[in-house]
Amino acid sequence: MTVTGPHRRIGILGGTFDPPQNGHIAVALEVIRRLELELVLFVPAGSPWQKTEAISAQHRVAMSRLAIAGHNSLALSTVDVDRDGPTFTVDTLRDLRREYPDADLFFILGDEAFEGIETWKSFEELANLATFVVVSRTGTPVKVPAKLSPSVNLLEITTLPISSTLCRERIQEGKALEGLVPSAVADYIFDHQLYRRPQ
Ligand SMILES: Nc1ncnc2c1ncn2[C@@H]1O[C@H](COP(=O)(O)OP(=O)(O)OP(=O)(O)O)[C@@H](O)[C@H]1O
Ligand SMILES: O=C(O)c1ccc[n+]([C@@H]2O[C@H](COP(=O)([O-])O)[C@@H](O)[C@H]2O)c1
Repeated sequence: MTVTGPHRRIGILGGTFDPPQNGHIAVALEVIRRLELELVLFVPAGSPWQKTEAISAQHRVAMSRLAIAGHNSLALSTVDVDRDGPTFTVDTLRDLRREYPDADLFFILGDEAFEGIETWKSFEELANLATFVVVSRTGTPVKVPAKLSPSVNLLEITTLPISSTLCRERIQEGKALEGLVPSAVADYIFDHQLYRRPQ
C-alpha cells in the first residue's frame, strides 16, 4: 500500500474483520476527528491467534478493502497478512514504524480487546511503539496496566452497537445485514456465500 503526502499522525485499527462492519468504520472516522489524525490504516490480522475460527485472510482483506472504499482518510495495510505465523501487534507496530519512520502511531482498540492486552506477545514493549487509544465499547471501567499507562489514551466516544459476531449470527438466521455492514461488503458476503453455517 502506498500513502502519499506527509501523514504525521496515523491511526491503526487492527482486527480480524470477520467481517468488517459499520462499527469499525464509525470508530475509525470518529477517532480521526477527535485526535486530528490524517489517516487510519485498517490492518486485517493474518492469523488471529486468540479468535477460535476465522474465514480466510484473503476474504477478510477483500472485504476490508471494500469496506473502506470511498473514505479518503481510511486505507488498508496488509503487513499482518504478509507475515507468516500468528499475528502479534508488536510485529505490526514494528513493521509500520519502518514504513512510517517519522509518524506518531495510534493503535485503536475497543475496551474489550484492551482488557486482554496483558496476554499479548511482548506486551511490555508495546508502550514504546505506539499510543493505545482505547474506546468505550462495553462501558465497563478500563483497567490500565501500570507498564502501559503512559501510552494509553482512554477516549470516551459513542460507538455503534455492532459486532462481527452479530453480523455472522444474522446471516445464519437468514436475516438482512442492512445498516450493519457497508453494502459492498454485504454483496461480497452474498456472492461468496460466506458465514452460512456456524464456524
Ligand atoms: N462497534 C464497534 N465500536 C468500536 N470498536 C469496535 C467495534 N467493533 C469492533 N471494534 C474494535 O475493532 C477492533 C477489531 O474488531 P474485530 O475485527 O475483532 O471485530 P468484533 O466485532 O469485535 O469481532 P467479533 O464479534 O468477531 O469478536 C477491536 O479493537 C474492537 O474492539
Ligand atoms: O499481539 C498479540 O498477541 C495480540 C493478541 C490478540 C489480539 N491482537 C490484535 O488486536 C487487534 C484486535 O484483535 P481481535 O482479535 O479483537 O480482532 C488485532 O490487530 C490483533 O492482531 C494482538
